[in-house]
Amino acid sequence: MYTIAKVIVDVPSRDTDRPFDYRIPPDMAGWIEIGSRVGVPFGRRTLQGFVVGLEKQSDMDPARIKPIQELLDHLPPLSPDLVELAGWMSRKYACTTIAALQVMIPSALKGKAERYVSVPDLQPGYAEAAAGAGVPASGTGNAENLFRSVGGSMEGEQGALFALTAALPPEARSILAFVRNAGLVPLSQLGKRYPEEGETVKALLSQGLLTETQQIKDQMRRKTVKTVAAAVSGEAAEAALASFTAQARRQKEVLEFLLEVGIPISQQELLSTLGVTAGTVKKLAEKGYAVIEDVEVYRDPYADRRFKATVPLELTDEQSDVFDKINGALQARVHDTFLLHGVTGSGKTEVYLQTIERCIAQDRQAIVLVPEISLTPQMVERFKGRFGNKVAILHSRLSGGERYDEWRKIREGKVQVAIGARSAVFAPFERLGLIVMDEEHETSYKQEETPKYHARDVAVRRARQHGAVVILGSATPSLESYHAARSQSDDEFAPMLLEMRNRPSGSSLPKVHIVDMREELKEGNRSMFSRPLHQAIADRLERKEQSVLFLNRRGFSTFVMCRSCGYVANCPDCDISLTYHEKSNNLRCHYCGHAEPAPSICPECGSEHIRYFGTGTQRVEGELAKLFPGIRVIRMDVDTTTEKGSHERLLQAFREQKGDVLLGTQMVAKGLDFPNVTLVGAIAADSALNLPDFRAAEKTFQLLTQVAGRAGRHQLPGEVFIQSYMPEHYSIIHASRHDYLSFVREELQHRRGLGYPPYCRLILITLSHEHMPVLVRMAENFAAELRGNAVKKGVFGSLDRLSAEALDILGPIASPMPRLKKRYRFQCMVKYRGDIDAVELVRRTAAGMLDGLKDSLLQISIDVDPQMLM
Ligand SMILES: Nc1ncnc2c1ncn2[C@@H]1O[C@H](COP(=O)(O)OP(=O)(O)OP(=O)(O)O)[C@@H](O)[C@H]1O
Ligand SMILES: [Zn+2]
Ligand SMILES: [Zn+2]
Repeated sequence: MYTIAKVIVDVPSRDTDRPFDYRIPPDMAGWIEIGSRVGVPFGRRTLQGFVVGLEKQSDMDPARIKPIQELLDHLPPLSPDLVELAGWMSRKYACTTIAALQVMIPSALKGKAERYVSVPDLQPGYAEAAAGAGVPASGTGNAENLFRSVGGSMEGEQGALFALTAALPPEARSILAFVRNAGLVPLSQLGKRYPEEGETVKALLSQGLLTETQQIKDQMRRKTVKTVAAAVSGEAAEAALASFTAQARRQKEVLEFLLEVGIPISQQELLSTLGVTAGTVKKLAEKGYAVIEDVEVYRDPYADRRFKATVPLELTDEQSDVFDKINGALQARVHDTFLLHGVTGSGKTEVYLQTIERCIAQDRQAIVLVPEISLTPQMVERFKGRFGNKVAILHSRLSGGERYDEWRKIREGKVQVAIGARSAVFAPFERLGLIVMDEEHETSYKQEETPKYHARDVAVRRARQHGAVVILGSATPSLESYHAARSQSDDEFAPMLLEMRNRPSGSSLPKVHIVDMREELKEGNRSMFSRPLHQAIADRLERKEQSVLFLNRRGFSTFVMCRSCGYVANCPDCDISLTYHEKSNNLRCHYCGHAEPAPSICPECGSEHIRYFGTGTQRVEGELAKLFPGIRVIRMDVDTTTEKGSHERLLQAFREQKGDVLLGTQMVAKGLDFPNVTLVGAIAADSALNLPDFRAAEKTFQLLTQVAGRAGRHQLPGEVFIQSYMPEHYSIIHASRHDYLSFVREELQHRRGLGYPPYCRLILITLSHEHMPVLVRMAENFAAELRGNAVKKGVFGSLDRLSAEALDILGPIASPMPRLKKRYRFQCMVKYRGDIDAVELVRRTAAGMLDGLKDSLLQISIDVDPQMLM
């Protein structure tokens, strides 16, 4: 029998990042498991924690081990394999274990201690003491009665208490009486009832007249509905029906109805169907003819949607080959990873669907990961259409309650398929057979906040735990995955490459034209539309076909500038320009949320020539309206899609051909499949190429390939225009030819030359502090310390030597975002290759530095395999 639980508590700090021992109270024995969520006393607080181990005994002094205070769920929210995964994440990404555990559960279960107050227990002998004191009940009036009612006593200390209580102001006495009556009152509720009396409550607590206890409370309640059912049947029912008087006609009606329905129905439905009141139903229940029950329900965001059932398509030869290979591994129940490189529209999704079907047939479960912006209704429909209510959707746009309910369907084994963005990789299935990651190259699979994990690595790790298969699918695989598949050098991650080069529809990839915008300018065209693209849009309008216009958001900013003096509005706390928001007419900082009204005159020189450079898409929209009067434009960008469901509404409108043009940022590039779209225009295809990011060319190539893939996917042939000021750039040329392999060859050469992934791995360390001089000194120290430690381990050496193992440390230099939220930022970059545990080296060095400093103002953030270098 286990008597000790090892618990990781919810404090995200290095000092508490280890399991603490707690005693398992006898009544919880048998219920506490690895993965259980518990409330435990920690110092003076009660904290939520997770059980990560069970022991028969502890090395600690038994007297010092506190008991677990509460067990928060019957079914532990985490399974042992997820707990183990959290340990792995903590090592791999240098984060705390609690951070890794927290990211696995829905926010609804991020319980916080709620503070409750009560009146201390009656002292034994209180009644005698009160009687012995000979004070008549009415003797000293109200004060004393009140005192009794709150449970005081008359002797010694208790007598002093009495005096204290009697002397209390009326509000305090009223509070005591209220709490005494209620028993246990949440402090927040007391605050609402006595909004002015915060100080009084504090005084009562410090005098010991009120005591405080803490319990963990979830952020979310389960949803229940009242249901009604007949409680009688057969002859008893006949007798009951006969017994109603004329006045009870309505009750009789209800019972007749319930008997007819035969199963519990929601009370609300009952009331509205029969037009009766809740009182009627209640009376019926009181007579024992009906039962009213609260039944738990799942909030289903797709409840009122009907999905057209679909059947598996007959696979093309190419699809079959791919499917057979994957299915082979699935049937063998061994872990294997496949990289499915299939051109846009080659039918990758159909392969996923049929593989999932096999997985379900094995009585195993499947996770499908898609980038957040691809999680469109169209996508959901394809999966719900095939698998119906076997599917749970984990969507960030769901409400907290909906998300929690979808998650519970997974945890309780009520569904076999979970679809969602990045964090769905933690879907708590216990018999996982398959993880599909669509658009595996997407950077959104990397979480930018702590824990800074990459869902691809987590997926592979989880699949290995379960002997499950991973499919990484993309038309433009990341260089990391492609390189790993080709070289097969890494035994941790060496996916098998599978390829699909054709579209099942037989339609060919669209013809792509590159337009040299420098030529346009030379010819006097200052518009953002080249003449060929202008003509192409006009043609589509004429033919009543649709167009998609794409603007790369990266590299486009929307700022405020004075044309007289060059003043640019900057965030006071971050060294970056503020963004203009048309809707609210204010300026906002994208990093810290600072907002201020947009100025009408320049704060610097007073000039009125202050101009707002609205979002790129707003400008394009304005120009379209000028060039093509009456054109119907559906704009999709951050400004038009903030509202819940707006993204879906816009796409639906476009599908119903309520727009001639779908204009947008990255959002229009992904996964959309509209038969009537025959033109795609990339307005400034190269806008991101000059960003200080070694992946700039890769991202540009991927995006252009994706957008180009939106045209001509069905009967109508498609055409694509790519406008660029750098038309000779290899990422643009290869994208225009749909030539992934040539792009990869050229890009890998560059990466090898510059010493970037996939030829090495990176760790980005950002140090931040409010004071620049202090930060500079600390950053220098950190880099020196890190180099010293690397030399000690014998791993320090330049990567240029192309040896199998090497580690190099760059920096410190000011971060590309040199100041954020009032903090200056410096960074170091570790580049390494081979079997070096560089993460541990960095983590130790950072911990050592923070420990030695006692200057809590320094923050060190560690980003392993960073995607954003800014
Ligand atoms: N075997 C098949 N027979 C007929 N049609 C098919 C078949 N497989 C897929 N399709 C159809 O081809 C179209 C493209 O398929 P799908 O969307 O699965 O491609 P994809 O590779 O996932 O595309 P993308 O990467 O561009 O999102 C869809 O309309 C799909 O219904
Ligand atoms: Zn800011
Ligand atoms: Zn000015």
